[in-house]
Amino acid sequence: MEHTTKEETHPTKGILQSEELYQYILETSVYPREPEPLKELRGVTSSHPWGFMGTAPDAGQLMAMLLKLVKAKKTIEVGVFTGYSLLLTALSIPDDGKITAIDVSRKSYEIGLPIIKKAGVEHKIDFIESQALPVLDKLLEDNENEGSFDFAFVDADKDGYVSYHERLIKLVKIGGIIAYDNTLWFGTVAMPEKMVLEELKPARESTIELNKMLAVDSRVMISHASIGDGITICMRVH
Ligand SMILES: C[S@@+](CC[C@H](N)C(=O)[O-])C[C@H]1O[C@@H](n2cnc3c(N)ncnc32)[C@H](O)[C@@H]1O
Ligand SMILES: O=c1cc(-c2ccc(O)cc2)oc2c(O)c(O)ccc12
Repeated sequence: MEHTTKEETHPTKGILQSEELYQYILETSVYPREPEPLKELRGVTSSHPWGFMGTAPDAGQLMAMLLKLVKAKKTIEVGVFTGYSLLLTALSIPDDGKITAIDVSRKSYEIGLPIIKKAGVEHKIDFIESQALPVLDKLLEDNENEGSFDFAFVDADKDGYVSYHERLIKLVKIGGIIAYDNTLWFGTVAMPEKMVLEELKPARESTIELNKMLAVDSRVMISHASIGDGITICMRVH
């Protein structure tokens, strides 16, 4: 029998660690209510070599609820990939809503784009193929953009999150939401460093720094939810 040490065991997807419980949530409460276009997009993403990067459908369900609660109309997404969270956002905002969606790679976005078009929501999306930081800085050059966004979702390079936060806190309105994905990073944020797979260590460090910063940022109210791979929901209060 092949022996693996704890260090070699890759954490399960979803922080619950019990695969059965995670599957129960998905099969009982998430999949039956998941819109068909999202099911289709999740399906095409699953055959992508990096398909595991797609936003977890349980996290997506929470995001859709938040978008409705704040009546989001103008949003930002950093980290599109094949478009699961982008499509769920587009399905959750009104017909005249707008999403500024940023990713360094249009190639993966083009995998989900036919499904987004078929769902009739492409007109809501302004996709920008770029590093996120210069786009956020450019948005801030226009004073009209300050405090004008209702919602932002960040699911990209984990070492960029702190820098994105310093821009997004100015772009999002008082009462608006900034949600950060993967803020438990496969549970590694709570593991001793020596127990963590080498390839997970850099993002673990960045995520620990992000979590420390958000915990003391008085400009936001936060909820660190153990849904998916951890999602931290920030509401701007100052
Ligand atoms: C985890 S995936 C996003 C998943 C997506 N939210 C979904 O629902 O499937 C991360 C994405 O961030 C993008 N990315 C990485 N670094 C970036 C950067 N500096 N600026 C913009 N996008 C970046 C990658 O190209 C990748 O598509
Ligand atoms: O395994 C990953 C990797 C990423 C990732 C790595 C490097 C980047 O520049 C961006 C993203 O993101 C992930 C993710 O968001 C997720 O939900 C699961 C796994 C990964």
